[in-house]
Amino acid sequence: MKPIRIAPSILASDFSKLGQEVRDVVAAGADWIHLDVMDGHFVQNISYGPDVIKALRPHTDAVFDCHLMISPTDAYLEAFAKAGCDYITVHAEAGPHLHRSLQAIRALGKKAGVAINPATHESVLDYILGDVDLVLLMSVNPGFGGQKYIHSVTEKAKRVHAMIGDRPIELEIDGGITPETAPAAAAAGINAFVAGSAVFKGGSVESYRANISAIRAAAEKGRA
Ligand SMILES: O=C(CO)[C@@H](O)[C@H](O)COP(=O)(O)O
Repeated sequence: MKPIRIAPSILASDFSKLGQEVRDVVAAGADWIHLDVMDGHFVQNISYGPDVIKALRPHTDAVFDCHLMISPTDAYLEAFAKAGCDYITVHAEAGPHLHRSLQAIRALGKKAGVAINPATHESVLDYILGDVDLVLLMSVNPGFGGQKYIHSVTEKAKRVHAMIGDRPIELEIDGGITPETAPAAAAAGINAFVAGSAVFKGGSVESYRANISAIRAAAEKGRA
């Protein structure tokens, strides 16, 4: 079984002290830092880009798990690789040439991820599972934090988990993850859990520690 990874999305952190937030959440037990990049075109929100990620890189050695909600993607991949991202995930829906984007990420020496929206069928993964290191299942429609978990994605997670089989691919879920929703996702085969509001609520390193522990314990319980 793959290790459980808790990946706080800094979209829900205090942007006025991003470096400190990253250090605090890692000190509180985060495995990865999830970086939500939004362009105001693929999604109806604008977050931050490679320069912000580059500025955060010296703050931690934790894995940078970058989720690009941008379209098109290819012209920007090198900038995110140079900024220090470890995983670079593109949306299957972002186009125009998913397979080419995934190959470009690996050619940059980075781990390649593919994300699919709640309404996208998992068959889009059929021809690219050999080209990815991570599959990200969106359990909300992308663009905003603080939305409710879409329960139909749990069944999709079971099917994608079976498709992945014993390949070394991380199966990640993103959106509405809390101690209440994590167990069913873990039981369905998810091993990486992105959480924004459920981690950053409370606003202190102590609360981040308690929040991360609660999500991890819930995921472990779901697996048992
Ligand atoms: O990618 C996204 C939203 O597009 C997510 O990463 C959310 O930012 C997660 O936030 P919560 O649902 O955990 O608050």
